Amino acid sequence: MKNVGFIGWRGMVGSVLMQRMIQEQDFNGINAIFFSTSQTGQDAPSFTGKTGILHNAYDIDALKALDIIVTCQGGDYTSDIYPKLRDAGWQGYWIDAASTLRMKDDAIIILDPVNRTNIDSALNRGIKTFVGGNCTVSLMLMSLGGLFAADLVDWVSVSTYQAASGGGARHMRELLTQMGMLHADVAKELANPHSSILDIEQKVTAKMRDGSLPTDNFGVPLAGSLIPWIDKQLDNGQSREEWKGQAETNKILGTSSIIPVDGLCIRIGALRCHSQSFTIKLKQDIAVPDIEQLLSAHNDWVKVIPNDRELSMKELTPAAVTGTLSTPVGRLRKLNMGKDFLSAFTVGDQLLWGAAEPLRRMLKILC
Ligand SMILES: NC(=O)C1=CN([C@@H]2O[C@H](COP(=O)(O)OP(=O)(O)OC[C@H]3O[C@@H](n4cnc5c(N)ncnc54)[C@H](OP(=O)(O)O)[C@@H]3O)[C@@H](O)[C@H]2O)C=CC1
Ligand SMILES: N[C@@H](CC(=O)OP(=O)(O)O)C(=O)O
Repeated sequence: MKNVGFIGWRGMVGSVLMQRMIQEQDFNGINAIFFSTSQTGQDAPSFTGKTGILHNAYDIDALKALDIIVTCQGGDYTSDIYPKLRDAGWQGYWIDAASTLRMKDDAIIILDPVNRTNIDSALNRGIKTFVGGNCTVSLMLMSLGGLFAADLVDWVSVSTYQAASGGGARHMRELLTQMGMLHADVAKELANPHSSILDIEQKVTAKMRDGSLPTDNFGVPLAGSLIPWIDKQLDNGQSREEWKGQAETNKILGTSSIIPVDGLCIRIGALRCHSQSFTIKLKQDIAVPDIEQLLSAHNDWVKVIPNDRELSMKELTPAAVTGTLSTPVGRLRKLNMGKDFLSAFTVGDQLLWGAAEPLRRMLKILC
């Protein structure tokens, strides 16, 4: 049995990974060893059925004894520990949720339903570093993978609708607190069906602007609003999240010539599902039923939702998809711009296929 070290297992992404590994009974096939950056010596989690203590996540000698390290601890930890471990001669497999190593030449971005061939060939070449992709990129490729696999995509323009969870647990709490405070401010008026809705709206807007909502994490109110910027500002005017769209998509697909992917990334008040609205320039005019066929045949998790009002409202929303591995795609229709312009709308759980699931499956490939 391989010795597998887990770092970041009790964080938000790590907890989702643990839940999935328990569901799939993945712990049966490995010797799991748990680490912490802050709780060394305390009891390790009991869900593996074994007892033990938490080891020090900064102890290079302890880490060097592992065959595989799975980390959801974040980029600072990776930047600190990964070079030290490799410099110390560690030859094990590093599986990571953080973006730090994604674009390195000797690292593969893992999304096996889309790039299993690339993963296998990397393993054969002796590559030992495997990194989960950016959530919007992974979720796009899970939903639209059939079009890319058929080499039908000329370029992609996207607007995202990204959930609070992408920022982390504290962001989710802040959003919900903001929502609660806005509601509390007008609860009395809302209970009275005869009250003026414009008075209610004015009170809510005033509350949003008076500086009393907690904004330590998002920087501005998100409840009742949106934020048209995610991640750092780059010199070319893109956000870093927008930059990842093209860079990571092409790396995952291993394209020989770059498929342009660009658009705007927007934070909205959803909890843990990212949605994306696409304009796709196809390389040829292909009928929508054929497109639907290609998309649904691509993997076991994509589900084509017919371009129907009721079905879109019921099945193509964060409310419907959260907590599931389903990556539905719908609103498929040809746009007025021409027969090779396709619209699409996708939804996916940002913590499952967007973060934890590709790591879990990579570990299964190795063990
Ligand atoms: N959030 C996301 O959507 C995505 C995140 N990622 C990557 O994963 C990394 C981790 O993200 P995320 O899981 O959101 O981070 P969290 O903040 O939830 O967890 C990170 C670490 O914080 C420590 N921690 C301190 N207090 C607590 C507490 N009360 N409960 C749980 N953990 C606590 C834990 O480390 P310890 O036990 O050592 O104290 C934990 O592993 C990110 O930095 C990013 O690189 C990747 C894709 C998506
Ligand atoms: N940036 C994403 C979440 C994330 O962690 O992305 P990355 O793994 O590329 O840093 C979001 O905020 O929704």
